[in-house]
Amino acid sequence: MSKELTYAEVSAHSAKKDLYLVIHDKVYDSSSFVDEHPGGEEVLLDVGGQDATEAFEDVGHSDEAREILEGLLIGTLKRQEGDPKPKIAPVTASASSTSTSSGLGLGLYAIILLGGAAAFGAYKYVQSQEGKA
Ligand code: HEM
Repeated sequence: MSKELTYAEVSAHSAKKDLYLVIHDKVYDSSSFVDEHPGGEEVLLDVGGQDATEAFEDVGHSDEAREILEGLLIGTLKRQEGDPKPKIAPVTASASSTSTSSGLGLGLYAIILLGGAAAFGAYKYVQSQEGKA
Protein backbone atom coordinates (compact mmCIF):
# COMPACT_ATOMS: atom_id res chain seq x y z
CA MET A 1 0.00 0.00 0.00
CA SER A 2 2.91 2.33 -0.59
CA LYS A 3 1.78 3.43 -4.01
CA GLU A 4 2.38 7.12 -4.59
CA LEU A 5 0.08 9.13 -6.81
CA THR A 6 0.31 12.69 -7.96
CA TYR A 7 -2.69 15.00 -7.85
CA ALA A 8 -2.88 14.84 -11.64
CA GLU A 9 -3.14 11.04 -11.50
CA VAL A 10 -5.83 11.17 -8.82
CA SER A 11 -7.88 13.74 -10.71
CA ALA A 12 -8.20 11.34 -13.64
CA HIS A 13 -10.40 9.16 -11.40
CA SER A 14 -13.56 11.20 -10.92
CA ALA A 15 -16.20 8.92 -12.41
CA LYS A 16 -18.71 7.02 -10.30
CA LYS A 17 -17.20 3.65 -11.22
CA ASP A 18 -13.66 4.93 -10.90
CA LEU A 19 -13.61 7.31 -7.98
CA TYR A 20 -10.54 8.37 -6.03
CA LEU A 21 -10.67 10.70 -3.05
CA VAL A 22 -7.80 12.36 -1.21
CA ILE A 23 -8.26 12.66 2.55
CA HIS A 24 -5.33 13.79 4.71
CA ASP A 25 -2.97 13.17 1.82
CA LYS A 26 -4.00 9.55 1.46
CA VAL A 27 -5.71 8.25 -1.65
CA TYR A 28 -8.87 6.18 -1.33
CA ASP A 29 -10.63 4.26 -4.08
CA SER A 30 -14.25 4.93 -3.18
CA SER A 31 -15.83 3.33 -6.28
CA SER A 32 -17.19 0.34 -4.38
CA PHE A 33 -18.58 2.51 -1.60
CA VAL A 34 -20.41 5.22 -3.57
CA ASP A 35 -23.72 3.35 -3.61
CA GLU A 36 -23.49 2.54 0.11
CA HIS A 37 -22.56 5.98 1.39
CA PRO A 38 -25.18 7.09 3.97
CA GLY A 39 -24.53 10.69 2.92
CA GLY A 40 -25.47 9.92 -0.68
CA GLU A 41 -23.47 9.46 -3.85
CA GLU A 42 -23.70 13.06 -5.00
CA VAL A 43 -21.41 14.48 -2.30
CA LEU A 44 -18.77 11.85 -3.10
CA LEU A 45 -18.97 12.47 -6.84
CA ASP A 46 -18.64 16.18 -6.16
CA VAL A 47 -15.21 15.71 -4.63
CA GLY A 48 -14.21 12.80 -6.91
CA GLY A 49 -10.58 12.97 -7.99
CA GLN A 50 -9.99 15.85 -5.58
CA ASP A 51 -8.85 16.61 -2.05
CA ALA A 52 -11.93 15.83 0.05
CA THR A 53 -10.28 16.33 3.45
CA GLU A 54 -12.37 19.34 4.45
CA ALA A 55 -15.57 17.91 3.02
CA PHE A 56 -15.01 14.70 4.97
CA GLU A 57 -14.02 16.40 8.24
CA ASP A 58 -16.78 19.03 8.10
CA VAL A 59 -19.37 16.28 8.42
CA GLY A 60 -17.74 14.90 11.57
CA HIS A 61 -17.65 11.31 10.35
CA SER A 62 -17.69 8.56 12.96
CA ASP A 63 -14.92 6.07 13.76
CA GLU A 64 -16.88 3.53 11.76
CA ALA A 65 -16.67 5.79 8.72
CA ARG A 66 -12.91 6.06 9.26
CA GLU A 67 -12.62 2.29 9.42
CA ILE A 68 -14.42 1.95 6.11
CA LEU A 69 -12.03 4.53 4.75
CA GLU A 70 -9.00 2.46 5.76
CA GLY A 71 -10.39 -0.42 3.74
CA LEU A 72 -10.47 1.77 0.64
CA LEU A 73 -6.88 2.97 0.95
CA ILE A 74 -4.80 2.53 -2.18
CA GLY A 75 -1.85 4.86 -1.65
CA THR A 76 -0.51 8.22 -0.63
CA LEU A 77 -0.61 11.54 -2.39
CA LYS A 78 2.64 12.88 -3.72
CA ARG A 79 1.92 16.53 -3.10
CA GLN A 80 3.44 18.92 -5.56
CA GLU A 81 3.65 22.67 -5.57
CA GLY A 82 0.60 24.35 -7.02
CA ASP A 83 -1.73 21.44 -6.31
CA PRO A 84 -5.33 22.49 -5.60
CA LYS A 85 -6.43 23.08 -2.04
CA PRO A 86 -8.91 20.82 -0.20
CA LYS A 87 -12.40 21.01 -1.61
CA ILE A 88 -14.94 22.36 0.84
CA ALA A 89 -18.10 20.32 1.27
CA PRO A 90 -21.05 21.26 -0.91
CA VAL A 91 -24.12 22.33 1.03
CA THR A 92 -25.82 19.12 2.07
CA ALA A 93 -29.56 18.55 1.91
CA SER A 94 -30.00 18.97 5.66
CA ALA A 95 -27.80 22.06 5.81
CA SER A 96 -29.62 23.76 2.94
CA SER A 97 -33.03 23.07 4.43
CA THR A 98 -32.01 24.79 7.68
CA SER A 99 -30.71 27.79 5.78
CA THR A 100 -33.97 28.01 3.80
CA SER A 101 -36.02 28.04 6.97
CA SER A 102 -33.78 30.62 8.60
CA GLY A 103 -34.11 32.71 5.42
CA LEU A 104 -37.88 32.51 5.69
CA GLY A 105 -37.67 33.45 9.37
CA LEU A 106 -35.71 36.56 8.47
CA GLY A 107 -38.22 37.45 5.74
CA LEU A 108 -41.12 37.08 8.16
CA TYR A 109 -39.32 39.21 10.71
CA ALA A 110 -38.84 41.94 8.07
CA ILE A 111 -42.53 41.81 7.10
CA ILE A 112 -43.61 42.16 10.75
CA LEU A 113 -41.24 45.10 11.24
CA LEU A 114 -42.37 46.84 8.05
CA GLY A 115 -46.02 46.17 8.88
CA GLY A 116 -45.50 47.66 12.33
CA ALA A 117 -43.80 50.72 10.86
CA ALA A 118 -46.63 51.20 8.34
CA ALA A 119 -49.28 50.88 11.07
CA PHE A 120 -47.46 53.38 13.23
CA GLY A 121 -47.19 55.79 10.27
CA ALA A 122 -50.92 55.45 9.54
CA TYR A 123 -51.75 56.02 13.19
CA LYS A 124 -49.61 59.19 13.28
CA TYR A 125 -51.22 60.41 10.05
CA VAL A 126 -54.74 59.90 11.39
CA GLN A 127 -53.75 61.68 14.57
CA SER A 128 -52.42 64.67 12.65
CA GLN A 129 -55.61 64.82 10.52
CA GLU A 130 -57.72 64.75 13.64
CA GLY A 131 -55.72 67.65 15.06
CA LYS A 132 -56.54 69.81 12.01
CA ALA A 133 -60.27 69.18 12.18
C1 HEM B 1 -14.81 7.55 1.12
C2 HEM B 1 -15.04 8.52 1.98
C3 HEM B 1 -16.23 8.49 2.90
C4 HEM B 1 -16.68 7.47 3.71
C5 HEM B 1 -16.04 6.10 3.93
C6 HEM B 1 -17.90 7.95 4.35
C7 HEM B 1 -18.66 7.21 5.22
C8 HEM B 1 -19.80 7.65 5.85
C9 HEM B 1 -20.54 6.94 6.87
C10 HEM B 1 -20.19 5.53 7.39
C11 HEM B 1 -21.57 7.73 7.25
C12 HEM B 1 -22.63 7.42 8.34
C13 HEM B 1 -22.42 8.32 9.53
C14 HEM B 1 -21.07 8.08 10.17
O1 HEM B 1 -20.73 6.92 10.45
O2 HEM B 1 -20.33 9.08 10.38
C15 HEM B 1 -21.50 8.93 6.46
C16 HEM B 1 -22.39 9.99 6.55
C17 HEM B 1 -22.30 11.16 5.82
N1 HEM B 1 -21.32 11.50 4.93
FE1 HEM B 1 -19.76 10.36 4.43
N2 HEM B 1 -18.16 9.22 3.93
C18 HEM B 1 -17.15 9.60 3.06
C19 HEM B 1 -17.01 10.80 2.43
C20 HEM B 1 -17.86 11.86 2.52
C21 HEM B 1 -17.67 13.14 1.87
C22 HEM B 1 -16.49 13.52 1.00
C23 HEM B 1 -18.75 13.90 2.18
C24 HEM B 1 -18.92 15.28 1.66
C25 HEM B 1 -19.73 16.17 2.09
C26 HEM B 1 -19.64 13.10 3.04
C27 HEM B 1 -20.84 13.50 3.56
C28 HEM B 1 -21.60 12.76 4.44
C29 HEM B 1 -22.84 13.25 5.04
C30 HEM B 1 -23.50 14.59 4.76
C31 HEM B 1 -23.27 12.25 5.92
C32 HEM B 1 -24.48 12.31 6.83
C33 HEM B 1 -25.64 11.58 6.27
C34 HEM B 1 -26.82 11.65 7.22
O3 HEM B 1 -26.61 11.49 8.44
O4 HEM B 1 -27.91 11.87 6.72
N3 HEM B 1 -19.05 11.86 3.22
N4 HEM B 1 -20.41 8.88 5.63
